[in-house]
Amino acid sequence: MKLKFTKMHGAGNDFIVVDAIHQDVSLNAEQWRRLADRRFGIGADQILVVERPVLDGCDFRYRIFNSDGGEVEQCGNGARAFARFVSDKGLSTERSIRVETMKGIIAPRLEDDGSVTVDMGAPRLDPAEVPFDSAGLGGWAEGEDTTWPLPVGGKTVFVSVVSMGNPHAVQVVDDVDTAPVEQTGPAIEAHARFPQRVNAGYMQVVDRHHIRLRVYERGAGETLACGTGACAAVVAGIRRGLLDSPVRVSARGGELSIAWNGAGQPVYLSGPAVTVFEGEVEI
Ligand SMILES: N[C@@H](CCC[C@H](N)C(=O)O)C(=O)O
Repeated sequence: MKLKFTKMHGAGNDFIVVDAIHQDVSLNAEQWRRLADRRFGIGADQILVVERPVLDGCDFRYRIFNSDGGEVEQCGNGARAFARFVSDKGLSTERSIRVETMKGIIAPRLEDDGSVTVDMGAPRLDPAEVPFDSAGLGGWAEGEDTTWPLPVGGKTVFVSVVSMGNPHAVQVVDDVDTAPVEQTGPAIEAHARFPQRVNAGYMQVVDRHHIRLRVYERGAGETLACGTGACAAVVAGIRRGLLDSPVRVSARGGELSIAWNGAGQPVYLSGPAVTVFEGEVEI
C-alpha cells in the first residue's frame, strides 16, 4: 500500500503528517513505528493523522502517534503543523479551526507573520487527572502549588505534575545544558507513580519571562522541542511563583511563546510550523 505524506516540523520537533480524509490510513503500531524510524523509515518524533471530525462543531479530528507506535492524547507543536497542513492542502480556508483530539478540543489560528497560535485548553492540575499516584505523599488542594518528591537514580527530584491532555513532570534545573536528561529521562518516563508514563521536562529559569527547556518525551525520547512540555513548564513555573505570563521558551530546536492567565484559563502556545518535503511511501 502506498501512503502520501508531508514531512513537517515545529521548532525542530518533527512530524509525518498524513491526510486520512482522502486516502485509507489504517495502520498498526508496528507500521507507525517503521514510518517514524530514522534509518528504516521516513523519520519523525510523531505521526499526525488528519481525519473528519466526529464531534459537532469541530472541523477536523487529530490523532497522534509517538515514534514508538503508541497513540497519545495531545501534541502542541503538532497542532501548529496540523493547522498549516490543512490550510496548505486546501482542506480548510479558515484562519481559525476547531480540532477534536483524544482529550478535548483545541483551536489553532494562523497568524499573519506565518506562525501559528493554539488555544490548548486549560491545564489539569489535580494529580489524579495527570495521572500521578500521590498515595502516601500528602494531600493536594486546588490553588495550592505542590511539588512531589520522586526517587530517581539514587536521588530525589521534585516535580510539578501537569496534564495538557497528556502527562508532564517538570523539574527546575540550574542549567539545561548540564541537566541529566539522557540519564534520568527514561527513569522518570517509566516511574511507577505515573501509570500512563510521563513526559519529563527540565526547565531553567532565565528571568520571569524567559525559560530554557529540554523535554525527554514519552514514547519518543528527547526531542528538539515539545509544545505541551513548554505549556506544562510555564504553568508549573507560574504556579511556583517563578514566572509571569507571557513566557518565551527557548528549546534546542527553536523558540516558542506561552501565555496563561491562571487556573481554569486556557494556555496559548505560539511558534513556527514548517513544511520540509512531501512524498509517497510503500508501507
Ligand atoms: N511533541 C509533542 C508531544 C507529543 C506526545 C508526547 N510524547 C506524549 O507521549 O504525551 C508536543 O509538541 O506537545
